Amino acid sequence: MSDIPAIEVENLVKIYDDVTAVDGVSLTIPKGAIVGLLGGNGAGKTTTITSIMGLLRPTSGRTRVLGADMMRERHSVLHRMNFQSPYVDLPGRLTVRQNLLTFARLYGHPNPKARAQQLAEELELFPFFDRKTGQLSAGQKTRVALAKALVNDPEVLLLDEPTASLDPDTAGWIRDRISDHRTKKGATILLASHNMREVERLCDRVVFMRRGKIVADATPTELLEKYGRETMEDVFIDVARGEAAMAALEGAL
Ligand SMILES: Nc1ncnc2c1ncn2[C@@H]1O[C@H](COP(=O)(O)OP(=O)(O)OP(=O)(O)O)[C@@H](O)[C@H]1O
Repeated sequence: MSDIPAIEVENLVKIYDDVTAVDGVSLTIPKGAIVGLLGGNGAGKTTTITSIMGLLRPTSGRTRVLGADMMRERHSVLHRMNFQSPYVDLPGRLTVRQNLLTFARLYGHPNPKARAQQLAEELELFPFFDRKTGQLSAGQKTRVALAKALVNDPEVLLLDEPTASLDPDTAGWIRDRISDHRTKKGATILLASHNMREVERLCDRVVFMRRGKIVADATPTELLEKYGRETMEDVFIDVARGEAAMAALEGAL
């Protein structure tokens, strides 16, 4: 059973009215990998991640997590996975403590109170533990969202821009927590990011999306070599320029 991939995406297509957000994406992520999903605005990253979570019905294709089809059998694996997304707010009227207790109970933790305390300690949430989550700053909310994502010690963790709105020091510290989670748990992590340093630092593999398709899938070192660049930031710009060139070409046809 151990050779079942953590995440499988098979020919995923998602069409919204006149927008093809994801256009035939296939991806296999083995257990224990940290993979970065990159791409410019509107490339299809969030749609891909939301489909992997089973929260969005694809137009065609399928997604599997730990072998379970996320449209038909997601309930069999939800307790083994978790996610964080800036698009999904935690209940704002609950305090941080109440939110973590609620999610620990929802995930069936044997001792929700102890788990909430432990997460507050690990993610340094005590300065705002008894404040209403809706009243926190964007950066504080991001930390709470990550704590919620770790509440069930997930084997598969999906992160959509995990360090958005964090100051550089806190962002670095959060990256260490993500990396620790992989080391301790052997967890598989897929993260969408615009932060190239984050990707270089954390990811074993980088998947670039452009206009709903995967245009590159390699290790950071391989990508730097392929594009003849010294930083992932430059590689990203090369890929983005490819998009601009393609749009110009289509406009001219
Ligand atoms: N609910 C929706 N209805 C209609 N179009 C949508 C919807 N959600 C996303 N789209 C469109 O699908 C495309 C892909 O969006 P998506 O959010 O997946 O991109 P992204 O790569 O995550 O972008 P960003 O980096 O800006 O967050 C975009 O053109 C977007 O406008």
